[in-house]
Amino acid sequence: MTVALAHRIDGPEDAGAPTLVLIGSLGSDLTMWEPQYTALSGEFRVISADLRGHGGSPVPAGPYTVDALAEDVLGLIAARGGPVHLAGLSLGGAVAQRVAVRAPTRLLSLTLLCTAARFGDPQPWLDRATAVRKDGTGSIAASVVDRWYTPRLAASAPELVARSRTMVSATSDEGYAACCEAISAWDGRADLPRIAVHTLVIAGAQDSATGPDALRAIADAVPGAALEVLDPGAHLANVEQADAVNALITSHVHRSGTGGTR
Ligand SMILES: O=C(O)CC1=CCC(=O)O1
Repeated sequence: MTVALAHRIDGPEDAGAPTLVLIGSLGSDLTMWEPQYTALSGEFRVISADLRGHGGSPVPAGPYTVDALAEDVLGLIAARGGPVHLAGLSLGGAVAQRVAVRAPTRLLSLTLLCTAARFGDPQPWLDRATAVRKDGTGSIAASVVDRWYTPRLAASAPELVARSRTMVSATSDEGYAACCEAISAWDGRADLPRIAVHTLVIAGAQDSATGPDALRAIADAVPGAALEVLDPGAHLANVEQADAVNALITSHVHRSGTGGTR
């Protein structure tokens, strides 16, 4: 069953402003997009959303599927009326791929950040789901956040690291575990050539979770997609490389204009 996603809306209310929807990573809440909704809301109507099981969104019992998460996002988009520009990072990027395959006419452009068409072998994700149901998200927060920023940024920004660990720890145990199960079963590789939306793919050069090779594989398979590799950049490249990501999304939205499907 579709759930109504918690979200915040920033930026101009006039109908002429492009709408940009942002969906994020496993263990995050919508504040991971603060560098984007702060800077981009001058020009765009920015809608940042919590995936189900995350932040302020409902937490139905798991397991979830990427398809179900995509249904939730389609519900959010439908409530907005017209088609939107969609950007997703990591698990959010998998959900965004699924939205693009299922409902291309709902999108004007697609930006995929630090994500994958398949997140490796299923078993480690099932093991993580078991661990989180047993010991809670707090037990894995430090190791998860170790992948979010390069060591150099983490060393220079201890308050960012602390805030990020709190974000992961605050994520519902069931929501997190059920999303791990969605990731374990996710394989969007065969669908990539069917994505008919203008697509930009962004990788972090030092991302140990979804490295440049995973993003290159997406860019190679999606017709006409462009790839940008940001250095330095780990898993949350939208934070570490906020200015570059904002500039890339802005020009991608401008280039995609109002006719995103081919
Ligand atoms: O938590 C991780 O290991 C990295 C990650 C993979 C999918 C996601 O959303 O985060």
